[in-house]
Amino acid sequence: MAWLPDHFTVYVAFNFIILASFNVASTAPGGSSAHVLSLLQPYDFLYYSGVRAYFGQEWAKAAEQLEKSIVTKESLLRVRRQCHADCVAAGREALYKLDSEEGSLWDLWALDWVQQKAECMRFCIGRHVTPAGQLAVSSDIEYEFGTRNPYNFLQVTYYKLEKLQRAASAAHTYFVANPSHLEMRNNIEKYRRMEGVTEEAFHDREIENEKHWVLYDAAVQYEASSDWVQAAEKWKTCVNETLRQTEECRVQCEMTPQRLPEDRGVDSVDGVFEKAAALSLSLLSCRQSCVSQVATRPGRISAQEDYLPTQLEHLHIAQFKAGDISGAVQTLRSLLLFYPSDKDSLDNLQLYYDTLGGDTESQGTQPAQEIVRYISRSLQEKKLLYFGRENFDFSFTDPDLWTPEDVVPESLRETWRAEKEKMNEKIKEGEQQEEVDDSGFFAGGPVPRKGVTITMDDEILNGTNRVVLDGVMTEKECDRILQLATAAASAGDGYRGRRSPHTPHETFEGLTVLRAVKLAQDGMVNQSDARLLHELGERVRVLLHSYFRSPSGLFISFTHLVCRNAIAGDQEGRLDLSHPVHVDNCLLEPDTKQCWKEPPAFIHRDLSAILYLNDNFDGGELIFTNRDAKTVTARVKPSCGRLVGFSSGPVNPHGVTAVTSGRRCSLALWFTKQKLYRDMEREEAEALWAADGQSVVKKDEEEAGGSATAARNARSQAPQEKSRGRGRVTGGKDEL
Ligand SMILES: O=C(O)CCC(=O)C(=O)O
Ligand SMILES: [Fe+3]
Repeated sequence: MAWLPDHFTVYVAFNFIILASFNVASTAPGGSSAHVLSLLQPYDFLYYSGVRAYFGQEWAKAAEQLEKSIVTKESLLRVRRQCHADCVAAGREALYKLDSEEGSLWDLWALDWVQQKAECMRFCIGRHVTPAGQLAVSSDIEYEFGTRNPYNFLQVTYYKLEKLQRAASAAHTYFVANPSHLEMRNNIEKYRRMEGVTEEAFHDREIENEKHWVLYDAAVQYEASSDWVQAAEKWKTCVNETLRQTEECRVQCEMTPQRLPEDRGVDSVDGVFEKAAALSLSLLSCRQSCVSQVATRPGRISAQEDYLPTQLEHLHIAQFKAGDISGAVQTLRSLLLFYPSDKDSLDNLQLYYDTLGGDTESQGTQPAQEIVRYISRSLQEKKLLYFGRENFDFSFTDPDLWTPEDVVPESLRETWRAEKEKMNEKIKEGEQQEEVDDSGFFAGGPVPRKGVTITMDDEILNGTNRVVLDGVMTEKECDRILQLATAAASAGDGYRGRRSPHTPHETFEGLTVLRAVKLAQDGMVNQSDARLLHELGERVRVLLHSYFRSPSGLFISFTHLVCRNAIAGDQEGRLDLSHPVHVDNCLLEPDTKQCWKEPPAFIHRDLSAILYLNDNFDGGELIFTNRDAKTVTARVKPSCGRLVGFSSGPVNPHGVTAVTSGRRCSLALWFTKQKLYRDMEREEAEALWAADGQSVVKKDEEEAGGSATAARNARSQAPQEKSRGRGRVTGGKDEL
């Protein structure tokens, strides 16, 4: 079988020097047909050389070296996978002998097997990778590649080289794994508007390694639209892809240089067997950690719990709803391998048994063989690892929730029980303290604008740091912004009514300040309306800064004019929300009542505000709930000029009830205490006006009495310099 790495075409497309072209496995490894043009260099070396060129502003060299580092890393993984596959057969003879009459020498045959494999791998890898390229890279480099930082450098590099399509592609690839990176978000917006950049540019270059997430999201989408046949199909492919990715990850454990734990290293007093045990435990632990690795979305820190069993659960329901009963029984049986005493699954199985006349045992309904193998292999690994943990002080964190109790040593179970109790107590305490907000805001300050009244405070809204103000806009102003939304929607260009990201029963339009300014420049909307949109952000900022007695400066971090439209004829029996309950700056987990402050949540948002524009629609109330995302604690009915403000943290889970007829428009605003996360687009809009010779301070603000001065002061504090990249070798990557 001839084998060429897929990236071969990439080399050609990017016109780079071909690093390696090889033909593995047309004979056994070591066979003479191997044709080596050149060996893979260490990719960390290439990366550093790219970064050096970047800082030296040698853009062509930077692009070449950075691309080479990415491709070389990918090639290295491929070589390892291929060598692993080629070496499976090596030592098989020794394995047979373990079972044979010469079995009394089993320990020597076992060693023979180890040696045969080692020799095969060493030879195979050595044919494709330089000795330096075989060394483990530092954890810094692992971090750089793990966070996709090479693409961060590449986007600026290609921009400087005026290769905009590639720059956009690098920006997009970086942003997928760094969704809270504001500068990159702004850059992407700019690329979208640049001539010569087509939609194809916004393709994730690392998608090959993330296919299971694409399938996962697609399956969820099909479920949401009740397309069960497609959903089942997608879940099935997702399960297979997850298994495949796990396999690939496990292979890397065998092929990467494993380090012995520090105290068991070269100089330890451990004998040969202890060292061998330590090494094999490292290998097993690495393989087990693949479960978490595969279950972690790009850009996220924590793995999704119970990733594979969750997929099986969804697949089971989708198959059932699609009428594929034997498929459903098979999946249910697979799921039961993870949780053999799960009551719901057992009840369902009984139900199938009853309705199928007892025929749940036939061939087609046995658990999938891959899952049977997956479970038994994993269980055996866990047994060995727990043994190592108990007897050799080997540290092992089990990535699974389904591990049966009897696999875990009793002593450990006791410690866990104690920890669980402590945790339960903490959760209980947490429930009582749920209302404590650590944002530093303290509701109850004055509202410095004529005509604005406090309609609902913490007490009426049943919570902490929440407020409803009325009279923030006049009817005329509401009409102008509504008109702006309508004009922008008909101007199209990405703001035409798309299906809402939250519900299939509504369409959704969004407009940012900068977009409005550009539309005004193109004569599509009124210049003065675009300016009003900009000014409203500042008006709200001043009001809430004062009412919440903010301990520090507040910066607008994002402004979004949003309209939600009920899709007529598609509202019957609707049970969903227009916007599901969420917390604005963390990922709410209603079951545990935890809120994870990590991307893709917008973790830098400190204060949220919604300024409503109309009330001529049905539904669309803003609701606040407890952390269970169910118990409603307060409701707010939108109307023109009504402003809701609340601290963005876990004290304020909220959502929007279904908009069942009409169009609901509002201006959503988020504020941050950190200058770094201020909205750069506003500054760009201001710069555009300045270039047009228009003043940014508007008469409207002056009418606002005290607030105008506050607004001006705030603006004079607003930073003008562009923020710089932070940390490690990321510094210096400018916004465009
Ligand atoms: O429109 C609303 O009332 C709330 C919207 C919201 O919570 C959000 O966009 O995060
Ligand atoms: Fe929200």
